[in-house]
Order: sequence, then C-alpha cells, then structure tokens
Amino acid sequence: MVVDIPPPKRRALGFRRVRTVHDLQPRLDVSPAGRRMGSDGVYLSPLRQLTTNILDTYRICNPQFRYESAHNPRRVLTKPSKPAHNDGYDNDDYDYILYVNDWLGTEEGHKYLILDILGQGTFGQVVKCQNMKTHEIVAVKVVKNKPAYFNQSMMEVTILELLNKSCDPNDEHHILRLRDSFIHRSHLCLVFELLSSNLYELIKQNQFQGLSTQLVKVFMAQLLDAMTVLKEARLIHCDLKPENILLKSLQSPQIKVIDFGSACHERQTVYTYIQSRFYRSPEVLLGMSYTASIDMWSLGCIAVELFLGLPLFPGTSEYNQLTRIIDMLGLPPLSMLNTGKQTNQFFDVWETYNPQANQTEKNYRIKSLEQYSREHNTNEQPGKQYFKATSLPEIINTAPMPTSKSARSAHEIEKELNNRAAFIDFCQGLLNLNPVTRWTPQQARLHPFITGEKYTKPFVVRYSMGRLEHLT
Ligand SMILES: Nc1ncnc2c1ncn2[C@@H]1O[C@H](COP(=O)(O)OP(=O)(O)OP(=O)(O)O)[C@@H](O)[C@H]1O
Repeated sequence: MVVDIPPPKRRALGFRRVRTVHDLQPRLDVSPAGRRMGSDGVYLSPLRQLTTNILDTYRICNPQFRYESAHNPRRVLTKPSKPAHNDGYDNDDYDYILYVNDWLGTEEGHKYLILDILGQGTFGQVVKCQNMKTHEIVAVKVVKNKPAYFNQSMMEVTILELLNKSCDPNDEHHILRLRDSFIHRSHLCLVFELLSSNLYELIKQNQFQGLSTQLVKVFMAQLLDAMTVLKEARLIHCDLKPENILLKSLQSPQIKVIDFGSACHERQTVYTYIQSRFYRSPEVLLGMSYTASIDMWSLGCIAVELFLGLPLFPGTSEYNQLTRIIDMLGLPPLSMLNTGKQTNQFFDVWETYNPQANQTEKNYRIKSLEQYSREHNTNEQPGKQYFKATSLPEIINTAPMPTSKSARSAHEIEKELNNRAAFIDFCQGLLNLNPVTRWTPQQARLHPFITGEKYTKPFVVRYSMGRLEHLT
C-alpha cells in the first residue's frame, strides 16, 4: 500500500523536497481523460492510478461501474470442481465445491469466510476459514453430503463435545477443540481450532531420517496423556497415525490428537474394518473383539516410526500386514488365534493330541504367499523391507546415531544408548501382541523412557488391589 503524505508535512518531518517524476510532467489545466488527481493536486502517474484506489480509476473510466465482491473471480479449492449433485453445489464425490472468499454458515456468529484448503480426508475437506464475528482463524471440516458420512461425523461431534466439555474442560490433555458445528447446504460443518503440520509431514521434512529419542519422548508423553483421558472415558480413537497428530504451531513440540471420525465407545465396537493398515492391531486383523488397547498398538507403531523415520509395518495388504508383524514379533497367543473370526483366512489350522493335557489342540501356521494369493485370488507380494535387521531391538540399536559434535562425546553416546535401551523396552510394552497384557496408557506413562528416570532393567507393571503399581 502506498501512503501519500502531502508535501508540507513531508518537509515538517524533515524530508528534503526532491524532484519527482511529477515535477517533470507538464501541468495541464484541462483534466486529461481518465486521469485522477492526488491530494497534492498532481495527476497521478499511470502506475499509481492503476495500483492505488483502483475503484476510483474504474469509475472515472466508466461512471456506470459498480463494485460487488460477489463478482470477484473465485478460486476453486475442491477437485473435481464440476457440479454434479445438490443443485450444483456438490461434485461427483458429494463434496461441497468450495471457493476462496465464499461463506460457510449464515447465522450471526456462525459465518465463516473461506481462506484456503488445509487437507482432504475420507469424510470430506478441511478448510482454513475466518469467523466473521470473532475474527478467529479456524479449521472447518466440510463433511460429504452422504448419510453415512453425516451420521458418523455427528458421532465425532458428540465424542469431541464430551471430551472437550467433560473430560478436558481446561484444554490440558492434547485433544483437538471443537468450537462450533452447523449445517451448510446439507453439509455438516465441524469448526475446529486451527493447528499446524501433522507428524507425517514433520518426518517428511526431516527427510525420513527419524527424530531424536528426546523429541519422541516429548511427543509420546503428550499422546499417553491424551490416551489416558480417552481410556478413562472408555473411548477408542480407532485411527491413530502420524497424519492424525498435529503440531499446535511450528514454534514448539506441542501436539494435539485429531480426527475422532472413527472413534467409538468401548461398549459399541460395531465396526471390524477399522484403523489405518500400518497401525492396525493384531486383534483387529484377526477379527477379534477389541478394546481401547488397539490404540496402544498404534501408539507403539507411531513411536518406532517417529524414531526411525519410516513405518515399522508398512503392510501392502491385510495378509502382508500380519506376516510383517509375525516375522518380527512371532505368532499371536493361541487364545487369540482360537477366537479370531479371520484366523482361518490367514492360517492353516490342524489339530494334534496333547497327551499331557489329554486333549486335542489346534496348531496354526501362516499360509504361504502363494497359497493365500491362490485362495483369495490376489497377487500378494513380499513387499519392501526397509530395515536390514529383523528384531525390534536390533532395528532401533542400528539406527544412525545423532551426528552433532556434542552428541559424539563418550558421555553422550552412553546416554543415547541408555535412552535407546529404555525406548526398546517401552515400545515392546506397547507392541505386545496380546491386548490383555499390552500396557495401558496409565502404565506406559510410568515407564522410565517417559519419566526420565535412569533405565536399569525391563519395566514390569501390575495392578494390585485396583491400584496401579510398577516394578522396575
Ligand atoms: N484442526 C486442524 N487444523 C489444521 N489442519 C487440520 C485440522 N484438522 C484437520 N486438518 C487437516 O485435514 C486433514 C484431514 O482431516 P481429518 O483427518 O480430520 O479428516 P478425515 O476426513 O477424517 O480424514 P481420514 O481420511 O484420515 O479419516 C488432516 O490430515 C490435516 O492435514
């Protein structure tokens, strides 16, 4: 913006009067066609005339000219942008076609100016908006105009309202805040606090080299805090992954858990196809009933991924996911294989007689790639192996050491090795194949990796008389 200070004032401020382009122009008594005069009585240069108070210039050129913001060219944010449903407001995917400078909502205090796109997910689009009353910049999830998405997102509203109002009224537990919700042209809109990059983007920005044990600890402590609140409310997130963990800002390592669109109550675990594949727990893969401990499995996968920079179990199919888990951690306990509704899909099962127990027992062996492909008419591939080592301790211990000069001192190396020993033990407690003995968030929070106590030997937890105890 050019600020025009009239000449006398300029001199008063100590400016020296210099010859300008205007001084060189012949002064005209007759107003030149289409030209505008500045406050100093000099006709503006074409550059000024076309860059300052442009509406005046337009009106001089065309007295009929009327400006209306509605006629501004609108940048479309939604792809595809061809109208297909809902009187032309929605595209073929039932997404609302969003434009920069358009509005969402109509009521006073619930009117949002669309600024930019933030992300796209299964449920709809997330756009950066400004609340026209409070001027707060927010993130608005505009849900697809389909009953299944609408209903599931209503569940997200219910769960977030419960978490925000009853479980975390002071916003202390790293859970996304829901500010408002309303319906706009048949689309449910969820208004959230605006957050920054997600942890996948952070890993990517770090060239997939992994984060320090210290930073992983800072993130995990906050995630365990959020998980404790969820567990106490008997809620399951069901889709924990780096993409659903967002930094509050780029200035500090404060994070928030987002996307409660798949969340459910422990009493209402109706869906079996849940969790993003890389972070899917063995009990879900096997088709067993599940509890909040599925989130702790995902958390284990996330912890290792943050440290390594690459996903621990990047399965290319459910079969591949399960084989990767079994190759690293062994077979799930018999009790799980016996009850899993999907066990027969992945395993060959045969019975043998156990004379000691005087009963027949089931035996399980994971099907070969060829057998599974043949039976399920798929083309299973072994999939990329990102790590040379095969066991979790080895993978963590062979990850490159920090390279800074200070980190190379004998003391710092020793400290890092101790951190890694603690980290391995921590991850193993979360990546326990058995959901019954897998650590709860309350237990995991007491691990030396989180508390910062010196790690000396494997952490053992147990419940006694309903009280949590831990033995190290
Ligand atoms: N509060 C927020 N602030 C900034 N960006 C956000 C916010 N909420 C969501 N986003 C962005 O939008 C993306 C999609 O959001 P979200 O995961 O809630 O949608 P979804 O449709 O439920 O996705 P999914 O396919 O994972 O189920 C996120 O990965 C993130 O990049």
